[in-house]
Amino acid sequence: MLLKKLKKLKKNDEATFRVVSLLNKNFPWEILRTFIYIILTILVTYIFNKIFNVLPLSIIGLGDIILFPLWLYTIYKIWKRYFKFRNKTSYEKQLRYFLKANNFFENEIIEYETFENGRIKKQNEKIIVSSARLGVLEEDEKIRIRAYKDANIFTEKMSDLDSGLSALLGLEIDNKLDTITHTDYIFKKVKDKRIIVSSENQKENNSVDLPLNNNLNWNILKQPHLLLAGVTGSGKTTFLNYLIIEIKKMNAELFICDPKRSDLSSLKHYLGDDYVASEVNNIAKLSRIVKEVMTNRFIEYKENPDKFSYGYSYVDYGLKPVFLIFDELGAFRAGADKKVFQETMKNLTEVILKGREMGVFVVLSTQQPNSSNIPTELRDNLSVRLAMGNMSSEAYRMVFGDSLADLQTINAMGAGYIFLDGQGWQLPKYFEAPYLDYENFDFIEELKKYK
Ligand SMILES: Nc1ncnc2c1ncn2[C@@H]1O[C@H](COP(=O)(O)OP(=O)(O)OP(=O)(O)O)[C@@H](O)[C@H]1O
Repeated sequence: MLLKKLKKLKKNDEATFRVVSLLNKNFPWEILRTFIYIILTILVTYIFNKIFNVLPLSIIGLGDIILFPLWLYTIYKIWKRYFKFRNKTSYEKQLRYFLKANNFFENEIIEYETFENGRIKKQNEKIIVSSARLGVLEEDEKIRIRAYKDANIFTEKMSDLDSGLSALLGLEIDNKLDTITHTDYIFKKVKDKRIIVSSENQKENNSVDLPLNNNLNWNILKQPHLLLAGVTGSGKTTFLNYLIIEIKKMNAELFICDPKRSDLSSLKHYLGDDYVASEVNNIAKLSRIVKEVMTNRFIEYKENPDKFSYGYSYVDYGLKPVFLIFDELGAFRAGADKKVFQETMKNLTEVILKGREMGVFVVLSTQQPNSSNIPTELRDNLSVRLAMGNMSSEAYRMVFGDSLADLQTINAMGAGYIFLDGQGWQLPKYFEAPYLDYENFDFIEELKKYK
């Protein structure tokens, strides 16, 4: 049974990936298909003309008029196929070149005899006896290159083709998935582009996706809660401003805690005192309110058999999302007495652990992501993690854990690294936050639209 399933899987894989090796030449199915298509069109034309008896074709008759769209369609199809074929063959050609250029094959010299001028002559010829295999799968937005681990001398190298394949395709690697049998290298056809935020008429967002760039969304249901770290001047506040507008577009209820009393605390003039807190006791109170919203939703929808539906989330119950932005836990810890701090942490932890299903989300921001400001068990439950600007390797480790490659110096304004859970990413990625052109974008005026 299992063997059958495995065989089917392998078959499917080989059907979707076009596999290239130096051992065999791939059969040009596309050419054959196009050829068959042309023959069929000619045949239909011939039969049609016979039926309508309007031969020869050059005389415009009823049959020709009816057949004209068919021929147009055929030309269009051939044209499309040609482009598809050109792309396909070019990827296959590139991979073949890659295998040759990197010596991913083994030669053997074979001896054979020929009969020339009445004499037997011994000849030598080099033939390829083994080759690594690479597969290519073109999707709408991505190109996936699969390097097969065939338990031969190339196996080890198949997990280490990142820079080689990037150079070959001229694309940056988006993701890499390593398994026992193969490594997938995923490239995006469209490069990441940062969002340029402009003042627009009020727009609603009824989805669970909050856009981060042209290729990336924060899916709050799949990746609840966000951690934002960055030293002063790295663009944290600007990113939070962007999030605030996007959260408002989702018609969400938004609570803000700003113990540093920075710009965010002044938002109470627009959002109201019930939603923005900067004083220690008020912050503790807001954290309690948010936790209670969550608890009440659980009581109303999960514990009530009349409303409970298995697997339902807040979206299915038609509930609004609720967000709590907490800017700088560290500053709160410094200002609050132990009891208040512990109670607030308890509330936050509960929301972070259980809030997703009932649509209650937390955004934690900090300048110093150390274990006292963001306990590790909390961090691991913040599914989106962002480190803006340049941070120490210790700080990066606190944000992303141990899965760190060489993180390059950040030069762009409002840029950093991001990691999203559940995307199959193994490493954080370079990220440019949405660009807010403050000269043309008035954050407060924009916010007022969403009261
Ligand atoms: N995404 C962005 N779009 C446009 N400008 C940005 C962006 N990020 C940062 N900047 C620029 O950098 C400056 C500092 O950014 P910001 O105030 O957001 O940093 P910060 O990390 O919040 O700093 P602080 O902690 O001191 O408030 C901004 O005034 C702005 O000019």
